[in-house]
This record gives sequence, structure tokens and C-alpha cells, in this order.
Amino acid sequence: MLSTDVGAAPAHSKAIVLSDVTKLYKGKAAVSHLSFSIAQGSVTALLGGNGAGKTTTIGMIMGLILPTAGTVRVLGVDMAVDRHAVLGRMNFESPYVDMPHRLTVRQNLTIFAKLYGVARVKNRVAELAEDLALGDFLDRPSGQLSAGQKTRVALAKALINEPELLLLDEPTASLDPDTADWIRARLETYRRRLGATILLASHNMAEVERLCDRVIFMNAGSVVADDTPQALLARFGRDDLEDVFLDVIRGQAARSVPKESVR
Ligand SMILES: Nc1ncnc2c1ncn2[C@@H]1O[C@H](COP(=O)(O)OP(=O)(O)OP(=O)(O)O)[C@@H](O)[C@H]1O
Repeated sequence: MLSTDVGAAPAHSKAIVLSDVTKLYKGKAAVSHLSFSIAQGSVTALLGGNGAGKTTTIGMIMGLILPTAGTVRVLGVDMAVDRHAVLGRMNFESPYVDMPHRLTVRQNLTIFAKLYGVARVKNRVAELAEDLALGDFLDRPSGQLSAGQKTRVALAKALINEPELLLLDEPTASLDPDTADWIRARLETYRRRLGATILLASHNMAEVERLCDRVIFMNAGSVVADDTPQALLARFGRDDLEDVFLDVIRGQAARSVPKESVR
């Protein structure tokens, strides 16, 4: 359903372009003939039930997983050919990726800053500690933090190089509503300040409605709906995205007539 005519808009306006991407594991498709593009400066949610192919898709966008077929271009670069040319301009956050436990938060952030070639490492770590309120535990071992503190540190790590493209996997999983809200506000501020592009996988529909201007629903490795949250609510005749999600996952996507979606 998604157009593969990715030449419809100037290439520089697209942060991500997937063209007919398939990923097979032992002959079985995790992602199948996937094509979409993500406009620079947009915030897009990648949604779907367990096993829909979201993590595989994000892994391919990061250049960590090679597609079996098709191409993934990020910030103008073919990730299968030259991912090192753009890795410094992107970053990733997931609560499921841990940092070395015995190193302090400051030591971990300093290492990541150096890995990303950040110019004034001490200043950048101090800036992030201020922005994300890490001061109380900056010199504590990373393994001794609460879930909420770990998430703030993970976000600091993801923002360390001021990425133009930020990939988020469940950025507020396991957080209380207040802390989750706080994290979302920080993401909004970051996006506004730098005009960054954000792609996030989430199971929290309130988060998606608040942050995202576009929603891509995946099921069984393919896109089954792709639109603004408001348009999806109208199309499915629902009041909230949670119900749209259930409709899509339970096979009601046939009601959806996705519009041409390369933007
Ligand atoms: N390394 C792997 N080897 C074999 N199969 C895999 C591998 N990684 C993912 N898969 C399979 O590919 C499909 C898509 O998985 P993926 O993790 O991308 O889904 P997901 O949408 O991120 O799911 P979740 O919401 O549960 O994290 C699943 O059927 C999964 O079992």
C-alpha cells in the first residue's frame, strides 16, 4: 500500500527511506516488502503487536541488522554500504539496553561522549545532568539506579551527541505516569530545540497521541495503516488510539484505506 516512489519529494527532506525491505530469519519473514519514508523533523510512532517486526525494522534503520532484500537509507546514506558516515548523527534509546553496572553514571556518559566524538565532554555531561536532573546520582554506580533514574540516564546517553535522528524503543516503559510525562516533555523540548527527527516504538497510546504527528501500524512484518493520529481515529470511528490499535491488531485493518504515505 505504501508508495515506493521515494523520489516524490527532495531527498534531503527525508531522514529515513525504506525501499521494498525484506528481512528473513531462517527463511521466515520478520519484515516483508516494507516501504516508507520519514520526513526530517517529524515524530513518528511505529506500532504493532508483539512480533509485528518493529524491533527488526529499527535494527535495520540503525544498520545493526542487514536486510535480506531492499535498501534502507538514513540521512541520505545507504546503511548497508556506509553506515559509519551517519552513525554520529543518530542515536538510540531503549530501556532494554543496559550500561555497565559498576561504572558510575558520569563514567558511562563520558565513555559514550568519547565514542561519539563529542567535543567538550565534561561540559556536555554537565549540560545533560542539568537538563535531565541527573545530579543526585551522577556519581553513583549505574547498576544501583531505579527504573526512572535509569531511563533518564538512557535518555542522556541517547542525546549525548545531539542526534539529528533519534530512535526510541519504548522510551517510557515501566515508568510511573509522572516520570513518563516528564520524559515526554524533555523529548518535546529536544525536538523543538534541534528540529530532530524522532521514530519511536511504543505500546503507550497516550504517549503516541501526545508526541507523534504520524503513526505507522505494522502487522506480520508489513504496514497495515499509516496516517496522522487524528485521521486514524476518524477512519476507525474511535475515540482513542488504544481502540484503533486493537482494531488493527485484531484484523480490522481492512476498514482502513491508507492514503498514499510517502511524505
Ligand atoms: N534474531 C532472530 N532470529 C529469528 N527470528 C527472529 C529474530 N529476531 C526477530 N525474529 C522474529 O521476527 C519477528 C519480528 O520480531 P520483532 O522483534 O521485530 O517484532 P516486534 O514488533 O519488535 O515485537 P515486540 O513488540 O514483541 O518487541 C518475530 O516473529 C520474531 O520471532
